[in-house]
Formats: sequence, structure tokens, C-alpha cells
Amino acid sequence: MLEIIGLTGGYGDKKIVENVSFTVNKGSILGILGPNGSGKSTLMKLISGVLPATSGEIQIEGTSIADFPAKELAKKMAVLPQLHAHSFAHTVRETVSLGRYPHQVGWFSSWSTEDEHAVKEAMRLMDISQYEKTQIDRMSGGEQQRVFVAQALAQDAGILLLDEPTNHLDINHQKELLDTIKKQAIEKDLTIVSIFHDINLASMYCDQLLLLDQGTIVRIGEPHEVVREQDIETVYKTRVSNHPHPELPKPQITLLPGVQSEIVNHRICAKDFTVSKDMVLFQSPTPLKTVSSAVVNAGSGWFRNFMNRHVDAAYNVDDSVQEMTEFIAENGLKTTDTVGMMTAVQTQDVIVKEYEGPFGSVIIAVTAGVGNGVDVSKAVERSVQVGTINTWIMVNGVLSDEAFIQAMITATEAKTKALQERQVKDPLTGTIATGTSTDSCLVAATQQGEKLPYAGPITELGKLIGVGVFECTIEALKLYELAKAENG
Ligand SMILES: Nc1ncnc2c1ncn2[C@@H]1O[C@H](COP(=O)(O)OP(=O)(O)OP(=O)(O)O)[C@@H](O)[C@H]1O
Repeated sequence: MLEIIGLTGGYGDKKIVENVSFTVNKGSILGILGPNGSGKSTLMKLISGVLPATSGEIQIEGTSIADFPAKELAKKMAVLPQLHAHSFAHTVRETVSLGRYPHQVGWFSSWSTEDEHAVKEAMRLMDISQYEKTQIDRMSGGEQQRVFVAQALAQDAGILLLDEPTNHLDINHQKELLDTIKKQAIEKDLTIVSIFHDINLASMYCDQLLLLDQGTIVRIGEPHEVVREQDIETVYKTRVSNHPHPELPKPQITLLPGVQSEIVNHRICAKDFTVSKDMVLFQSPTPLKTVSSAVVNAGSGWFRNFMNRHVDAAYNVDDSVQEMTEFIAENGLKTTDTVGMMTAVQTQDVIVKEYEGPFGSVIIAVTAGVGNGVDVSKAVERSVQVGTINTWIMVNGVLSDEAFIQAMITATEAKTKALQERQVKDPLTGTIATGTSTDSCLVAATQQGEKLPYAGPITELGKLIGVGVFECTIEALKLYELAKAENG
């Protein structure tokens, strides 16, 4: 365990780090974040003892580092400095071997099998064994960085102090290096303190983060307690947006640029929809922020093209995502820029309507086929068949994340109400259907114009969605009933 108690220090009379205290347990990583010049490297120098502290104390397992002779301290604490003062005429092996100096005994020390093993293992972990005999001045910045990390690992110390270990590394080597360090921390019970410039990497790999500004701690805690929009914006003096990592409970941030390429203001309109027997297609001149349960490009993203494709009622392919992706490409659209849905309903029976509100307008597009109506409140064994209600809500306005979700809820409630109104039944239960087994919903917004933080049923936006989806679904159901009556 490493304990820093009220550490203060700097250069000459210049106080850089002031009253910093924290504890790092064995097997865990503490990441130090902060803008340029905030005192991160100075704090590291104070912890390693390279720079004497004005006041405060550094303890390893309860013993002050001042009580350890230099060589004993080097066995306990290895340092990866930001600038490497090593002789660049050394080979990789020689450089990594320098990490073993605290373990050498006597003047004519001999190289032990333990030393040999530690050097070989460190080179293996950093994936540099193949460069063993290469002189490091002939290596790239990233390869050199891995050599210096290997040197710190070869030291076999319980505490590792790393100053920007991912400096110069490409994304794969950043991941490899941090995976290795994390694994070492867990398997060898290491205590690791590391400076990071990349807030997202720090959030992913560190157990604790410390945000430093002008030499003092702004915040310390688990990543979710430190990677917060407000604090990051204040300390780094830049606009950021916080979002969840797709796989881990570790918050991530995205920079919001101060300068953007000029965005042409564009209002989307119902008349810009093209409808044929093959599809309903809407192509927006600017990308729309979209949330959907489509077949292709479901989830959230920014897209320009929106396709609701007609498929035969007997459509049945193993990989519908792949097949639909190919269909989009065959129709000359970029698959990375297109959201694609399917329906067995005649696409010419789509209802597209525009609704004006005080903030802007909403375009609703609905295709409805309810041969497989489902009463969601009844659990019945059933097979999946085509027969779908596809609902699109396209908004001229700026929707918040909440508004996207609320728009989906409001639209679903309005759709269910329309099914009730038309007395659409679940053929298996005989009760009123609430939807079909394959319904899709899409909410897209220009993100231009008025800010719309909410889309619940009593908001201006929610009212239009509620009335619009209800009306369009009713009309689409009438057309479906008519087509069914005509075709038998
Ligand atoms: N050797 C030195 N002598 C005097 N002042 C120094 C010295 N090294 C750093 N400083 C000053 O201390 C302050 C903090 O520097 P430090 O290197 O600790 O910041 P940092 O947070 O690591 O910055 P960066 O992100 O740019 O690496 C800076 O204002 C810097 O000018």
C-alpha cells in the first residue's frame, strides 16, 4: 500500500504541488489526470523522491520512504519517467537489464538466473524480445516506450510509477500495454500510479482517478466520480460530453469542437419522401440524429437515408441484416449512412403527414400490417412472422437523449391506442392486440432549431407525436383492412 500524506513541494521557492493526500492499495491502479502544467510530473517526482518534498510524507506499508536506503527503495518502487535520460547507444536487452540494478549485490555482482528471468519476462510482456539486440536509437518512439516500460517491469518492484506510459503508442499497443499492466497489478499485487493524458483510457483501466489542477486535488474517486462533464470542462477549459462505454461501466468523454464545418440549416418536409412499390425512402440533405430498432443500423447514430422496404410475406432469409445491407448497397445508398427496415405491407399504403407545432414540425410515417397482432400482456407460444407496424417520427428540432426515449414511449402508446380503436385482435388470444411481434420505431431529429428537452404526452412535441402517430396508424390500418378485404 502506498500512502501519500499532505504532500507539498516544487522547485526552489516555487510551490507546484500543494497538500496532496491519497492512498493506493495493492493490486490497484490510480490514474493522475490534469491539464498541462497542473503538476502531474512534479507530483510523481515528489512521490519517487527525485524531488525533495517541502512537507508531507510518503509511506510504503506504513514506513516513510525517507527511512529506506536508495537501493532498498528501488527494489520497492520502479519509475517510468516522462523523459528518458538513458544512453541511446544501448541495446534493448542492455536497457531492460538496467532495471535489475537494485537487485545486484556487491561491487563484482554476478548476473543471476532470477535477473535473467526478469529481463526475459519483461521483454516478452512488452513484445520486444525480437528486438533484443537492436540499439534503441534505431527504434520508433513507440517501440522505445515499450523498452522503458519493460525496464520498469524488470525491476520487479511492488510499486510502479508511470508517467504517460502510452506516450507514442498506437491504439493496439496502448491497449496491449495497459492490459499487461492491469494484469500485472492483479496477478502480482502491484500498486500502480500512472499519469494519463487520455481521460478515456484512464477511466477504462484505473480503479481510482485523481484530477489535479494547479497542484491541488479537484476530485479523487472511482472513474464515475471523476469523469464528470462539469469538472472536466472547468479544469481543462474545454467543452466535453459524457457518455457510457459500450461494454464497461466506465464513463467516457467526447470533445465538442469549438469550430465546426458550416452546417446548412435544413428543414425536413413530408413532401421530400419518395414512395414506390419497393420502398418508402427519405433522404435528408444533412445527417439526422437517429434512434431506432431498424434491421440495418439499429441503435443510435447519425444517418442521411431512411428506407422502409417492401418484402414478400414469405420473406425468410437466415441473415436478414446481411441481405438488407446488400439491398441498400444495390440501390446505390451507402450502407454506413442508411437505416433500413422491412415490411410485408404495400409501401404505397404508407401514411406520411407533417404536423406543425410552436417549436417547428414533426413528420410521421407509418406502415401497418397486423396479421400477426400480439397482445403483449399475454404470454403465448408463437412463431415470428412478417406483419409489422413501422413508425417513423422525424423532428425539426434539437432533441435531448431523454426526448428521444420519451418520443419512443409516446409513439408506442399512441400506436397501441390506435390498435384498440380499430379493434385489432391477437389471433391467438382473441384479445385486443398491442402491436405485432416485429414492430419497429424510429425517431430522428435534425438537431437544428429549438431545443426540445422532453417529449412526454403533455409537451408540445409529445402532443404532436401522440396525435400524429395515432392518426397515421389509424389511416394505415384502414388501408391495410381495405387491401386485405380486396385480396381476400
Ligand atoms: N525543473 C523545473 N524547474 C522549475 N519549474 C518547473 C520544473 N519542472 C516543471 N516546472 C514547472 O512546474 C509546473 C508543473 O509542471 P509539471 O511538469 O509537473 O506539469 P504536468 O502536469 O506534468 O504537465 P504536462 O501535462 O505538460 O506534462 C509548470 O508550471 C512547470 O513550468
